[in-house]
Amino acid sequence: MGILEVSDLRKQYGSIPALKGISFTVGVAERVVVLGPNGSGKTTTLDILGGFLRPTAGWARVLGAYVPHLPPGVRRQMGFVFQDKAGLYPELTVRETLELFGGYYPDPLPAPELLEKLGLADRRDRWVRNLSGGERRRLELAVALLGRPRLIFLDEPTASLDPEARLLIWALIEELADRGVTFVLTTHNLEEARRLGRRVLLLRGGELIFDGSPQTMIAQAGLPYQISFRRTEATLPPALAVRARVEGDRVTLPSLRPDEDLMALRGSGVGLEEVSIQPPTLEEAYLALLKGASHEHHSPNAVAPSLAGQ
Ligand SMILES: Nc1ncnc2c1ncn2[C@@H]1O[C@H](COP(=O)(O)OP(=O)(O)OP(=O)(O)O)[C@@H](O)[C@H]1O
Repeated sequence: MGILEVSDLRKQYGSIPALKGISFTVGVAERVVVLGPNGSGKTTTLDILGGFLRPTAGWARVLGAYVPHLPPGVRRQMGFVFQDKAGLYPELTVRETLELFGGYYPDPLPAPELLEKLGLADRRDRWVRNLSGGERRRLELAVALLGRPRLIFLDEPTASLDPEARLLIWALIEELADRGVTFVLTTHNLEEARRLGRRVLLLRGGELIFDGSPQTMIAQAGLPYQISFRRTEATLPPALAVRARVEGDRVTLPSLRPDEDLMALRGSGVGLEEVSIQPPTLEEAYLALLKGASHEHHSPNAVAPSLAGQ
């Protein structure tokens, strides 16, 4: 049984279909990143899974319980970092906030430890209303972690954070995941997705258009690698020259089969120096899949060759 089970989930806001029937299962300790453009249904999905929103059709189970009626025993095992839903009290201090929310759990994490980890130790006596946006976000994460959750939902947890705070949150999420905590995170930051995600759910217009690892997503987009090198002598074989971009002695060659193309180059007697092979990025794959530009006739192996020894 998955820690999360979602079957043909649909949500209609009046005439707007926000989710058009998505299905997936998440197992324990999975690291799931939900991607998709504005309005694709990410927050709606998380809101339903958190028990905050009733689906129009389909069903979802979280830790074995059907949404939206999650019993307190299940809720206590979940943590949330949701946009504008933290329910923080502006007139409490940071420390008082953790004491208040900590009281809901049988064995809350010690507040000083959490504050230290989130870089909020020197803000402990500050009122919530006087925190900066980024500090508030970190306090929301502290509250989400207080009850030692098994499952955490994070809706754009690092949006509006400065780079230092973002790195701190990434390290914290990785540490939690290493300890076996399952997370489902939405983001528009593809670097965040690549760093934290082992599985990507890609939504477009309320439909799940990709479910798999970031590597598979890159492979499925069917985008070329970029072979680049400095040419020292001889001309390129004509079959490759038509694809190549040449600037002086620097050559860039887009290639779906870099192993084969490199072999052809070496076999042709072209002098190659400073050879590098850049795979397509997750961001490029994301954009290509959203445009519907996937080349599904290429098997992933055809575009993800072993680059060992390059
Ligand atoms: N309460 C609501 N009433 C009506 N329409 C809504 C409501 N909430 C969301 N929608 C619509 O449902 C669709 C999905 O919205 P959702 O917030 O889930 O998208 P999202 O992928 O999280 O977007 P973003 O990246 O901008 O946060 C959008 O078209 C949005 O306008």
